[in-house]
This record gives sequence, C-alpha cells and structure tokens, in this order.
Amino acid sequence: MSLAPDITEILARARADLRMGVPIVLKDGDSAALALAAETLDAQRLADIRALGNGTVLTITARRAETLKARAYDGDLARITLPPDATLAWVLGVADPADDLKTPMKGPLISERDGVADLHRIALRLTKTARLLPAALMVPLTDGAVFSTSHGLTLVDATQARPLLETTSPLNPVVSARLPLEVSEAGRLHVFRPEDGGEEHYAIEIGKPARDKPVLARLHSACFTGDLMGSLKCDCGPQLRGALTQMGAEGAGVLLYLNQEGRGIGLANKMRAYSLQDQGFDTVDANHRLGFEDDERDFRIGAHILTKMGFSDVRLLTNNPSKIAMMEANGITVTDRVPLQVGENAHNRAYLATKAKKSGHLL
Ligand SMILES: Nc1nc2c(ncn2[C@@H]2O[C@H](COP(=O)(O)OP(=O)(O)OP(=O)(O)O)[C@@H](O)[C@H]2O)c(=O)[nH]1
Ligand SMILES: [Zn+2]
Repeated sequence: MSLAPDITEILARARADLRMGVPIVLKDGDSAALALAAETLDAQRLADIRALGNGTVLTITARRAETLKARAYDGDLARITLPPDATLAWVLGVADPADDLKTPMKGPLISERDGVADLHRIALRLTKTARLLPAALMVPLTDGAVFSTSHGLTLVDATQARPLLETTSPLNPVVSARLPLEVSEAGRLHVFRPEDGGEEHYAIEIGKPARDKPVLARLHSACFTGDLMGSLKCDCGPQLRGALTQMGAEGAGVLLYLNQEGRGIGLANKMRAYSLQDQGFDTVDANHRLGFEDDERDFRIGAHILTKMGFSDVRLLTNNPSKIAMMEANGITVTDRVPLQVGENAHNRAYLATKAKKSGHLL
C-alpha cells in the first residue's frame, strides 16, 4: 500500500505551488530543472536562485517572444538568458506586457539555442493551467530528486506528466438537484468534477430532453464580467440568457456552463488582456502579447459531459465553427447549428467584428 500522491495529484500540487510562488522540480531521465512562475516570483527567491549558479533562463512562449522580438529557437517557446544584473522588474517586464508600450526596449534578449526544451515546455503548460502568465524562471539542476527532497519541493517526473498534460482529465458527476429558473420551472443543475483538481463545470438541464434525439444545446464559457456584471465589452450575458430563454420556450435543452473564463486564460489574464485592449490591441492580439493563443479552451470537456449525460446528437447554439468541429471530433454529432446573435452594442461591435475576421465566427 502507498499513501503517496500519484502523478495527477503531484501535478495539482505543482500548480498550487507555482501560484504561491513556491519552486517546483521537473525531471526527465538525467536532466532536471527548478521552475518558478515569473508572475509569483519575489526578490528574495530571485536572489536565492542567483546563488544556485549559472544557466538560469526565463522561458516564455513563442507568442510572447514575437512581441519582444526575441528568437524562439525551440519553435513554440523561447529560453531567454537571465542577464547577470536582471532585477525582479526585468523578469516581470519580460513576462507581463502591461508596460510594453511604456518601456519598449527590454533587450537585447538572448535566446538559448543549445540543449533541449522539454522541461521548459512542461513548465509553461503548468503555468497556463495554473491560470498564471505563461512564463517560468528555470535553473538547471544536477540531481532533481536529491534537490527536491532536501528543499521539500514537489518533484514532477516529465515522462509521467506529459500524457496527462496532453489529455483532458476524466470528469465525474458529483451531484444534481432541481433548480426552478425564470425560463423554466423544470430546471436541474448537475455538477461535474475533474479528477485533476481543476475547476468544476456545470450542466443546466431544462425539461426532460430525450436522449435519442438531437438536444438543443449550448456550450457556454464562463464570463464573470459579461454573465454576472452586465459588461458591455462582450456578448456573453445576452447569449447566456438568450440560450436559456430558447430552451425554456422549447421546453427542453442542456446548457453547459464551462469554467473556462477568458477563453481559458482565467479572469486575471483576461483583465490583463482588457488593459491591452485599452491600449489599442484587439482581443486576439492582446492574447498573443500575453503569450497565449487566441483560444486556450479545451472543448473536449463539453463533449465528455454531454456523453456522460447520455446525449450524442445536438442542435448547437453557437456562432463558433471550432466548437462544432471539436464536438464532431469528440463523438458528438451536431445535426444543426442554431445561430445566437444577440447583445451587439457600441462597446462590443469591434470585438465581435474581430472574432468574425480573425477567429472565423459566423455572422
Ligand atoms: N481572452 C479573452 N477572453 C474573452 C474576451 N472577451 C470575452 N472573453 C471570453 O470569451 C469566452 C466567450 O465564450 P463563448 O461565448 O462561449 O464562446 P464563443 O467562442 O464566442 O462562441 P459562441 O458564443 O458559441 O459563438 C468567455 O470565456 C469570455 O470570458 C477577451 O477580450 N479576451
Ligand atoms: Zn464575455
């Protein structure tokens, strides 16, 4: 019997450590590295890292590197040499685009060419899934296992971690209960919990939709600002209420409320993107400057929940063709696309136009 955490549990710990500013150790065979999230680094830990010796790099995504005019020799990421006099402000300035326009010259930034970036890739994946800025300070270690034990740090084995970081965590139903709604008294809320310790997702079932016929369905991604605060910067609130109203009128439907705030980058990063939008960048460029792809959501989650609930065919309320493609690729047949065009206003007109132009949204 072993009470030790398995790799899924170790990864959940590693994300929590990174969010708290605690270093983690990554190892792959004989190579190992200490990793810290740039966003949660403090001056003391930076000084401690310096004392460990040479070879420290700041790993950023190729998207962020492009903005900074740094070479991404590793394709999807760049390993930037930490200059000997680099301060905490320098690290944060490379990681966070907030002051890019005020201090455009951070360089010259020197990217590492030699060596492999496998551990760096895992570190970036962990910062992203911890909903932090995708940037990690990394120090090579000679013996990762010994170092992690002597400092009491979480040790992640890359070979075990990699397959988990590429797949969607299994989700399990936790509870469901009756929830009368304004749009229909026959509402029911189901809670699904992923096994990887990530955020829970919800399904609102309206009426008793037949499992052997296409169900009117919506995959709605969380938008705290639009869904709850009535933000005019997007169309999420009206889409959420419009979808529920349509399901209420038909007497049946299922709305998945997926906790993938900000197209999967988290609320803090979405607000960083909003600040960049106030500086003149559009929604896609803002994500790229932060180091993210346009859309970091995992729509496989939605397909898995529908399957768990017994649905295989949907009439999908969406304007986003990639949602349809992801459903089809994951075992859900989209028999119809039901357009959902509501809530355009003077503040979100440009945002909706960008989504149509750059992300292929249907008008
Ligand atoms: N990163 C980022 N996320 C945003 C921004 N504006 C809105 N969002 C998020 O975008 C998501 C919108 O979700 P959805 O409405 O489900 O998706 P969609 O891709 O627009 O597709 P449909 O609405 O189905 O047509 C939510 O998670 C919002 O929080 C933004 O400017 N930047
Ligand atoms: Zn929104």
